[in-house]
Amino acid sequence: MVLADLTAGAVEDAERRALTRPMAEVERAALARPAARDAIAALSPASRVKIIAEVKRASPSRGALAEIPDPALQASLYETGGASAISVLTEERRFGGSLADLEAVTSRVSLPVLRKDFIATPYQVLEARAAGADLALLIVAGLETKVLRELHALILDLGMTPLVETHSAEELEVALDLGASLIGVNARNLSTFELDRDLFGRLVDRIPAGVIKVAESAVLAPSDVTHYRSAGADVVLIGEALVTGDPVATLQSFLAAGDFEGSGPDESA
Ligand SMILES: O=C(O)c1ccccc1NCC(=O)[C@H](O)[C@H](O)COP(=O)(O)O
Repeated sequence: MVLADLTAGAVEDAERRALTRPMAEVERAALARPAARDAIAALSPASRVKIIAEVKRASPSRGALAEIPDPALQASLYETGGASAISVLTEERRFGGSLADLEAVTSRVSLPVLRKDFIATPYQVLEARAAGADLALLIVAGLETKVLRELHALILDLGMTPLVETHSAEELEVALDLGASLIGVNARNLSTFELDRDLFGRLVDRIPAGVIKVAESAVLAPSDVTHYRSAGADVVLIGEALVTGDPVATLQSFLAAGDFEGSGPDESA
């Protein structure tokens, strides 16, 4: 299974890093950081759609996407274009990312920054905070519930925000049981890589008011943002389209596409 392989590789890489940078040292660095930026405030439902813009060099499904020699510059262009948060893919083997990318981005932008990786250990969470991340991704499909709970609690203890990613009604139940405040529905099947832009719309009614709803993946055109926003997305997470096109112009066109009459949060929900 692709997700299991990606997670095993990410954990192995973290274990290698831990040989030269032990857990206690990373924890000290994490605790010495200034407080995390408030991602819930930045992403809370508003009269316009919000975008998490991703720094993504490559992916298992699409291969090489963009070189991105200066990830901090890419992120600052996202900030200029109107993004509400930045996602940095730090997985090394298939996405070509790194913790150095994350650190470069967090020190350049003032927006909340997500560590997007296959996080399965406390060490990886501490690394994220030590690099200045404000959010960390937890993928329900990749984690046993006990581990998910522990990591979710640790992320909150560190003052960060967990983005809990789901792909089905069952996974959504797990995320809601955790008390997650920020829940993503990823259109990309992580085993087959098939994209299902309607998955978000089929699941969204199960997410209660008060939880921020994030539609992840498969936005290639402004109409895809309109589609997610019409279905009830508060936030859309976008990678490929932003790294392969002009980041500022693309973001602006996507934000405009999500800004239509009646697109605001449903007060009756
Ligand atoms: O992007 C992939 O191929 C992929 C494969 C396996 C696990 C995760 C993968 N991507 C991570 C993401 O969730 C996306 O980078 C993110 O949602 C943005 O998607 P997109 O806008 O479609 O690039």
